[in-house]
Amino acid sequence: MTAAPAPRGLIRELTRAQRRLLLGGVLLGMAGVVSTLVQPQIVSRLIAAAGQHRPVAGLITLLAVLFLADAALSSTQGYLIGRAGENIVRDARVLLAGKVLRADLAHLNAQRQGDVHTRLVGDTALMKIALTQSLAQIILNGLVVVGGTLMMALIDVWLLLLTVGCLGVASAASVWLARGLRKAALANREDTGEFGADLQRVLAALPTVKAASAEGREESRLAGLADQARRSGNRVTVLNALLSPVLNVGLQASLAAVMGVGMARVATGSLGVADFTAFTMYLFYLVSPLVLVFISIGVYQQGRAAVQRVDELAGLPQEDDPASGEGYAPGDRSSLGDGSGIPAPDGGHPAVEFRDVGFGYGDRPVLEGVSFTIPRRGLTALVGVSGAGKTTVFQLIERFYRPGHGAVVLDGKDIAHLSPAEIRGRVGYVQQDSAAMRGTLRENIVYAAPDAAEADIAEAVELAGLADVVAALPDGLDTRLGDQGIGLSGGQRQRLCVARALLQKPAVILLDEATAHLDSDAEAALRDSLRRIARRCAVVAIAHRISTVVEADRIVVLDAGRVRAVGTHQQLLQNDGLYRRLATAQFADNALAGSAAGSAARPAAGPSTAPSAGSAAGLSAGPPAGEPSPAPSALPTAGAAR
Ligand SMILES: Nc1ncnc2c1ncn2[C@@H]1O[C@H](COP(=O)(O)OP(=O)(O)OP(=O)(O)O)[C@@H](O)[C@H]1O
Repeated sequence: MTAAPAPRGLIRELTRAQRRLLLGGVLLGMAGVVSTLVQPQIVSRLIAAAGQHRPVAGLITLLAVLFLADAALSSTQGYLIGRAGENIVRDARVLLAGKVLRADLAHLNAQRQGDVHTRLVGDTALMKIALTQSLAQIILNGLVVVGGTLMMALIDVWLLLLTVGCLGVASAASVWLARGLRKAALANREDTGEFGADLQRVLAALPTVKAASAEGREESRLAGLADQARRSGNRVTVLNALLSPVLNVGLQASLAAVMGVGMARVATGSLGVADFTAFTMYLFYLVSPLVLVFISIGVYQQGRAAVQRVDELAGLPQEDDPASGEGYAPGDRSSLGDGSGIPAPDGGHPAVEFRDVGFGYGDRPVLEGVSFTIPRRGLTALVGVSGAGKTTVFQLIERFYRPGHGAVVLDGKDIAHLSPAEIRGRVGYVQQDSAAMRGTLRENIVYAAPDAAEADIAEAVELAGLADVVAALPDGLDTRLGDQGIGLSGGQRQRLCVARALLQKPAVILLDEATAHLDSDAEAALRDSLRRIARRCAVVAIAHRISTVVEADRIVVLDAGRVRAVGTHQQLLQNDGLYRRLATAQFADNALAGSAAGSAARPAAGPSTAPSAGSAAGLSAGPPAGEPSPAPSALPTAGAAR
């Protein structure tokens, strides 16, 4: 992941929010530690009292109370720490989801979606274990170890030195293993992310995979990645499996040494039986906490690998929100209803203006010196060969990306100084791939205007030519759609997206090949609607259908990232060779489509299927495809058109 590092305080911030639960848990745990450490002392006194025939009932009761207190403290502490852990995961997921949703697209697009998913879901869960359970185990069991060692030092320093000597070597080996474990765990998290990313890629393109009979190839590829994750997982398992036995060997060696030396000293009388019993009890009490400390260090190291990945995701650069105060006043929006909400009458600022815009994805230039204007009303068509930069122009208007130089101006305001919400509130965008989501039709339509009135929804549905589709569905607008709008045809999905954009009542509507999947009748109906809408706001359409382009009030011809010409259909037919070629090729396509439709016994295409008589005449009268462009001086230039 190439994201900038997260603010270092992220993890501290997440844990600080849970400080009460964490502190409560640790304090209860510490009380439990005290109760554990006192027990051998009570046992030692019990042995001494029994040896001297003194009453022992009080000591036995105290011991029983301590055992019970120990259990109660330990479970309450576990509950508090566990709750803090769940809260941390929730906070981390909410924070990361927000960061991903507001991420700068240029940076987010560089990430693999599946890996982002793994970080958000899997790594946050692992992070919880590191930040709460294992950290608490390390602290509390560490306290038992430290406290127990002190008590042992008070009983017999020489026996303690013997114990520490045996354990020292094992502890050093365990620390070394724990370090290796962290590296292995990080590699395993990355490999798991890789697998998730690839799985997501395949699932998103499953129909393509099936159509290409590529299931076997994809399965092998996924198996390779799963295998890679298994190998790094195995390294984690090996290191984990070594951690406890290494320590156990040290513990067993120290127990044997303490038993041997201690018993010999008891025999010579230099160590009392009660002290020896207490020392041995402490040593037994230390076994489990010491092992747990090292296991928790191992788990913590694995969790730190997840924390690192969460941290990186949190560092994803965000879309900046200049909040410069140059924004629009609330309610300063156009209205589809009666047009009264449109900010200024014709003759004010253009709806959109590109001023000498240059842009590239990474180092690759895509647009250069692009200047044109889009009036506040009317239909503007953006045409050009595939890859000319048409969609990029739309994405710059939405400020999904920022221009390298020049300015994109929306209603007289440079969008560099507007917030994303201000820009996108005024611009409705129907994407090329007609994004619909799981949910009902209604939820999809009101997505950008959740408070829309029923009458407005009905109007948008009608204008988008979706009314017949909705009427034919048994549940109407409440019909449920699957992922990516499964349940609707491509054309119906496109109309749904148009309805969604219309309902937003934008000042500018961007349609990226919004009629590509529509049949002739549906396209004619939508063009009719667009004509009506274009009387009230700016409609900008990237269109490959000549019928849409012919009707445009003005056409901007893009060629290899530059504005080549601006004009009406007739002007461009006469003056621009590229446009003429595009129009002629399109006319030929339409003729082919028309004959195919005819042979399929469909009703004859209405007036909307073919260009108007005048246009057709204009097109057919044009020179053949491939003719060189006329001299640029003959064209109304982009600048002149402004
Ligand atoms: N996210 C991206 N990252 C890198 N390059 C991109 C990206 N999007 C588009 N491009 C490149 O930018 C150029 C312009 O793409 P764009 O989608 O704007 O063209 P277009 O005119 O809309 O094409 P089409 O008519 O085929 O949709 C293309 O060469 C494309 O490969």
